Amino acid sequence: MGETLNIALVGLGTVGAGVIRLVEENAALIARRAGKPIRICGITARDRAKDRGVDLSPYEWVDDMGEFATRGDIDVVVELIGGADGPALTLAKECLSGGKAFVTANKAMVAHHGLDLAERAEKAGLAFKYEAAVAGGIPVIKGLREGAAANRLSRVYGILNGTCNFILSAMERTGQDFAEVLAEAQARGFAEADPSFDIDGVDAAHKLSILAALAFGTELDFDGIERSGIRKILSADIAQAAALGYRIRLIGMAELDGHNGDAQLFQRVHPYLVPMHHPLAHVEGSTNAVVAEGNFSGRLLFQGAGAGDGPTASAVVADLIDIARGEIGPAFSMPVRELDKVARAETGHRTGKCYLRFEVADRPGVLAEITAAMRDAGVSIESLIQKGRSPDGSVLVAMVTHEGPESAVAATLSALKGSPSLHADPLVVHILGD
Ligand SMILES: NC(=O)C1=CN([C@@H]2O[C@H](COP(=O)(O)OP(=O)(O)OC[C@H]3O[C@@H](n4cnc5c(N)ncnc54)[C@H](O)[C@@H]3O)[C@@H](O)[C@H]2O)C=CC1
Ligand SMILES: N[C@@H](CC=O)C(=O)O
Ligand code: NA
Repeated sequence: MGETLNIALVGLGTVGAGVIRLVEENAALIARRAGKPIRICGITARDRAKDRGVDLSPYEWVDDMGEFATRGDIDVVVELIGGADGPALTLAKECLSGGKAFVTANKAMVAHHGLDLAERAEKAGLAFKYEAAVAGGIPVIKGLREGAAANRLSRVYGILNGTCNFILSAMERTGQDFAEVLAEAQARGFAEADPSFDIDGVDAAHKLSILAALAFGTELDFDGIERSGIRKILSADIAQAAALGYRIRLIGMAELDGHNGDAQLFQRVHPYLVPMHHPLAHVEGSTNAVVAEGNFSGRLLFQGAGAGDGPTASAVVADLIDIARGEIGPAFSMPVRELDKVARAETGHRTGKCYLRFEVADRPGVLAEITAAMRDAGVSIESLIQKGRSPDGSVLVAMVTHEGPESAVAATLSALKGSPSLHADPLVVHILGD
């Protein structure tokens, strides 16, 4: 590495254009903090002619991104195209074998191939960094890998998807259903290229798998995540939750139960009812927040902008500054060979409170049928609201259960399955404990 940190930018969309603006606008400050200027030596994207609101004329355009992996004048390749596999992964592998440090915002790729890429980087003595991949501008990767490194962390959870949080907050404010507010989230540049990744909880699951690996020193296990998104949440659920003292948020939750040989990893991305007194209930719009519980640090809360050009660019350039300073470090909390491989927790043994919502026929005896199924399974009701209708005119019955085994709620639902009184599958939303 010479007098400047020479970078190549691959992908010039929301984040790529943000990185160019940031590197240009804060050039002097970055050079002082990094110990050398950051110089953009090459750029590429799909469409050269597209207007991105930034002047690309000072930068050399190449048509073949693979060229950056071998060019002698490049120190770091920054990948901002996305996608777990395909060109992003090919580029990452080529760069790490071609002697280039690699920076990415691509959580899908890190969740699926992060260990392989980290191992390649370790063998080559190169940096592989991905601060922008989780919770955008919030320095949570650094916070867990470095700031909380001395702790045994037992739980990490939070609001990890800006698009869903934006949608849920807008539904809360306006009473609109989710499809109506999705377009606005897309227009603001938060949503993934395929927005079902956001809405169905896939993006949050990518991020959760990365956080869990960092927090617990375990191997990534994306496939072990129990996942559901926000498609089934009606604005009536949000209103009923509010009447019961809660807000609905899409939460990624990971816990490591037990230690050493018998440890089990629990990972879930679901909508949760969050009690109003909990800080996550007040996280609005595209803001993200991550809570980590350490045995010496206590509860840590990281909060800030989780998506968008400026915040995400801020995280990308922070990684570049680290590299300019010579910080290579392991990509996870320790070298890949040291990470624990742990069993998946069996969710049947978990306990908690939950919100249940049924769309039912408007006729006598329906409520009795539901409560009888709950009684038989041993689920007891803390509160119940029968108010509001679904878009097709069914009556909505919502209830909050007392603390109890999740398996009892599952037994209730299977007893009711196929009942002609129910017009749709019931909605189950877990309630976030303290
Ligand atoms: N937009 C956001 O708020 C955040 C995005 N990210 C991640 O950052 C990455 C980029 O996201 P955005 O900038 O939002 O995407 P975008 O869709 O706005 O931009 C993608 C860019 O990559 C280029 N590209 C795609 N495929 C290509 C290919 N095969 N060859 C050459 N260029 C190609 C496109 O031309 C475009 O310039 C993704 O991995 C995304 O998940 C991470 C955090 C926040
Ligand atoms: N689509 C993502 C972008 C940032 O990671 C989100 O909405 O959070
Ligand atoms: Na981050």
